[in-house]
Amino acid sequence: MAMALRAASRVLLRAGSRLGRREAVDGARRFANKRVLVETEGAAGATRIAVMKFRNPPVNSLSLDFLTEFVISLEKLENDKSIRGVILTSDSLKRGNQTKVAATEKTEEKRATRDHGGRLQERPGIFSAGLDLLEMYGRNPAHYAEYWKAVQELWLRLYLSSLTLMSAINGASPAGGCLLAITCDYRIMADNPKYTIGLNESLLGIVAPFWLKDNYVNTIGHRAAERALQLGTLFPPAEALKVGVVDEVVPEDQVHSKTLSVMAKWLAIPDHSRQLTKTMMRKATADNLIKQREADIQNFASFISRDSIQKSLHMYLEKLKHKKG
Ligand SMILES: CC/C=C\C/C=C\CCC/C=C/CC(=O)SCCNC(=O)CCNC(=O)[C@H](O)C(C)(C)COP(=O)(O)OP(=O)(O)OC[C@H]1O[C@@H](n2cnc3c(N)ncnc32)[C@H](O)[C@@H]1OP(=O)(O)O
Repeated sequence: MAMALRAASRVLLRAGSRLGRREAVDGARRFANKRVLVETEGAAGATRIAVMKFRNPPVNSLSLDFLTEFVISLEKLENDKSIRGVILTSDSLKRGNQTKVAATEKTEEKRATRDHGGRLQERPGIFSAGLDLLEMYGRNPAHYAEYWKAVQELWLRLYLSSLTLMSAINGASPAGGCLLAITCDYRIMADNPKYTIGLNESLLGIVAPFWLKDNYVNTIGHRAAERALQLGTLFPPAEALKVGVVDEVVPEDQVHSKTLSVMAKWLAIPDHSRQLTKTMMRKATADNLIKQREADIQNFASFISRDSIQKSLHMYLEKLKHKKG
């Protein structure tokens, strides 16, 4: 009987919610949009933690669709009173039997790495490749404005989230990938020298927006941010720890367990005092964008539409396409 009830409840849950699939798996719960998988841990009625896993192949770039799904998922978690902590991480795993399809093939599907069954795969070892360059290249100003609004929205939601946010950085984390991480309250990075993190916009011939710069300054201090932003420094884990972009570096196979144990310590603090403190520390930075959001959108749309900027992006995309290894 109990088995039948459990089976029936699985069927009902799998029937789907308005926003995406929802499943019950061994006491844990999960819901998924196409590009973000959310798994919650902890017993019903008790404090629970959610793990948001990015799965936007091939490199978890922040496309408009991904940003939209991310915000929807985060909002759902904010509205769930049993959830107090959220871990951001990549679903990208080392998988065998992958074939990278020809670089000359242009569509999103074709750009992705696929397994031998033709299914899309994440490239391994990538937390997020940052903003989707194809959303900022060769489009029209209205698209740039829509895209930038979505980027701002995600940053504001994360930066001001009342939840305890942690990032478990299990791969490369350039630019917008670093943005996701530095909005969090705590960052733990895998100790793999192939993974780097930082704001490398200047290398692409573009400029980080003032609010991202402010977030960086608040994280690593003015002088370090000034230097790292101009040079577009991507820090390997040991250096990222030294400069303060991340709070801890641990062996790759311990990133998840370590993040869970740090989360437990943070959740021992009363929510109201921690949240008020967080707001006190962050509100002025966020307000600075809120009061000039529209101007920032217009600035972005006109900056990114410039021929010289489009040319820089084109060259960078070509460089990525033709790079070796
Ligand atoms: C006045 C001022 C007003 C406003 C401010 C103005 C402008 C501000 C805009 C500033 C904000 C920018 C923030 C950003 O996030 S910009 C994006 C920066 N990202 C990067 O530089 C990362 C680039 N990618 C990489 O370094 C590597 O791809 C990576 C290390 C992530 C993975 O390497 P790997 O070898 O595993 O894969 P690749 O073969 O390189 O990539 C696979 C395919 O994916 C494509 N790709 C990679 N990154 C992106 C991306 N960010 N967007 C879209 N597509 C991406 C790559 O080209 C490959 O494609 P194919 O060759 O297979 O076609």
